[in-house]
Amino acid sequence: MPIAVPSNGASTPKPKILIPEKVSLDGLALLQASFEVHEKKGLSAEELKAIIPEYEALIVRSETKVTADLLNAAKRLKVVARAGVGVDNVDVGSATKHGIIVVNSPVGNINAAAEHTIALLMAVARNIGDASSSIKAGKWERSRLVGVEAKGKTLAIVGLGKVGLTVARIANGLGMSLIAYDPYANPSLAAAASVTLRPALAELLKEADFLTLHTPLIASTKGMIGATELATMKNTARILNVARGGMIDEAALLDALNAGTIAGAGIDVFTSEPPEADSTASRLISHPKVVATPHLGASTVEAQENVSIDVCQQVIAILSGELPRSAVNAPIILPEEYRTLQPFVQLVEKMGSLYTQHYSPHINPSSKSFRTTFDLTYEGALATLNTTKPLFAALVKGLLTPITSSDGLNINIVNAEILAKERGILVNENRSRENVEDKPYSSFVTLRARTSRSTSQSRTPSPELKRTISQATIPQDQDDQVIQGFVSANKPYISRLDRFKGEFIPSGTLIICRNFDSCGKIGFVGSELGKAGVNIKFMNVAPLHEDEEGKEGDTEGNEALMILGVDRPVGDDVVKGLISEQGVLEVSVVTL
Ligand SMILES: NC(=O)C1=CN([C@@H]2O[C@H](COP(=O)(O)OP(=O)(O)OC[C@H]3O[C@@H](n4cnc5c(N)ncnc54)[C@H](O)[C@@H]3O)[C@@H](O)[C@H]2O)C=CC1
Ligand SMILES: O=C(O)C(=O)COP(=O)(O)O
Repeated sequence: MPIAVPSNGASTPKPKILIPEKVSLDGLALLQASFEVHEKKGLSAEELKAIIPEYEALIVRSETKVTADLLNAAKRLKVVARAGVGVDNVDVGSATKHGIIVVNSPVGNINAAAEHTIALLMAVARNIGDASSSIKAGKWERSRLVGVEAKGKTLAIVGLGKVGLTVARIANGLGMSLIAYDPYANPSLAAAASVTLRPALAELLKEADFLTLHTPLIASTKGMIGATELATMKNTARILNVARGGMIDEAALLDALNAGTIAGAGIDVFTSEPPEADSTASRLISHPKVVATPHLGASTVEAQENVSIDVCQQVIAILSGELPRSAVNAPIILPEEYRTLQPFVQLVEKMGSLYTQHYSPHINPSSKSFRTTFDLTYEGALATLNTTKPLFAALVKGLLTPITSSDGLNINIVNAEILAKERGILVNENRSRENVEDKPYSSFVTLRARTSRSTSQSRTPSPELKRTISQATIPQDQDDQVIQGFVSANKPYISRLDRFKGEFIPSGTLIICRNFDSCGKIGFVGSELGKAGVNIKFMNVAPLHEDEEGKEGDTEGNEALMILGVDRPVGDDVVKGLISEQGVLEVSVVTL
């Protein structure tokens, strides 16, 4: 849910942002006005863990390991921003569970990575590394350092995404013949870049004069080029890796280079960075047939400017309660749609909270004794939006917040689905474009809870929910509870609560009384509250919905709800005093 940036009054501390790596000042300058920005390089994992509880945002590149352990220690963190593409150094699953948004900069350094790949291709083809060391050592070795041309050679690309396609376009200009393996590639983009797709990696490897890797480091790409794969390649083939170290088996590549079954390699990334002395990676780096760079793919002035501005803008958006444009673990929502959804997010959260507080102790949304299915129906203009995920998240937040300790869960669109699943909360979202013509507002939301007992044992009220006191019995199997609401002038209204219709603003402390719709009830409740020193700010009477009037069982005639907004929390003794022979049947106190 939105995160408010505290107003910058003298006494309100600015939210803190931690930057433990070198990130371009172009973006950081945008943060200075509203946030406290701490650049702290060279922190150990322990030092980082010790200070992370203070921070609301963490901006990293590839060096900082954002582990589950670090995220568990973070108390206020709302966003981890990766100033670059790869998020393999961030435990995204753990961030998601904590409701922490992970963002990256998916395009800012693409060109830099592609150009670096081409630089390594040329350097490997023309022995630039070896030749440079040789001449600096005072040698003049023209015949030993004869290279090969790129023109006419086959460049085999694994991973035809943003970097892969950019490499293809540049290599096309060099006169190379292009093939690629990527099971998820867009065939028309491939064709437009003159790339022929191969259905299997094995086929691609056999044909490659140059092999270049451009996939993310994920389970299916880890170790994808090992001894078996290298053995199928031409002796004259050269390998480039500007993606991630773990994708090539470094020991197998070193063996192949030593055996002369692979002609050379250009490597920017390593399994462990920086590589340890005397490791396989360090032997690869010093190999004469290898041109190596220290993870420089994204290290251009232009790329660093781009990614820094990109992620800093997203951090500002998130800490200001808006959605980022490149969230790795949250849905992308168009700004226009987000603006439309905002007041309904508030409404649906209130509906969820009202549900949990008003119907407890009968029903706890995450109770094991009852199985409750929530139908959330959007009517009218809301039904036409592409995504309603913020509304789903708002419902889960509303349902769970009243029964969760305040320092407990940070519930938002990032983790709402996981939390709902963990707690067995089932929500069906429905869209209906019907029935709005006869209603005064363009969008309505209806929450219908269908509860059935999942065990025969009767349930004791959950201790967190004992604020509701009632003469009523636990609802019978299959009873439905209905809460309906709408938004007017950006304010949420509840327009129906179960069998009763009546408009009230779900805000502050509300006393909801169910009583027989007969004379004297208002006076009785008013005088009881007066005796207790409770001031009534507003009062609404919600009669029975027309479908319900005069139903069987209403022995004293119809019932009504009385909703009173009061100026202070109301004790159980006052509530008990209201339930009486005077015809007040049930009372609940909710804080919204
Ligand atoms: N060395 C450096 O400084 C830099 C490295 N990178 C790395 O480059 C890599 C690619 O980046 P982008 O092109 O932006 O990503 P992308 O997401 O646009 O493209 C990745 C492509 O890999 C494909 N792919 C996924 N699994 C595959 C598999 N098992 N086999 C074949 N293809 C597979 C996907 O379908 C996708 O088309 C990332 O690992 C990123 O971290 C990016 C920028 C700078
Ligand atoms: O963007 C990427 O994926 C990169 O690998 C760039 O890493 P860096 O930000 O230079 O540490």
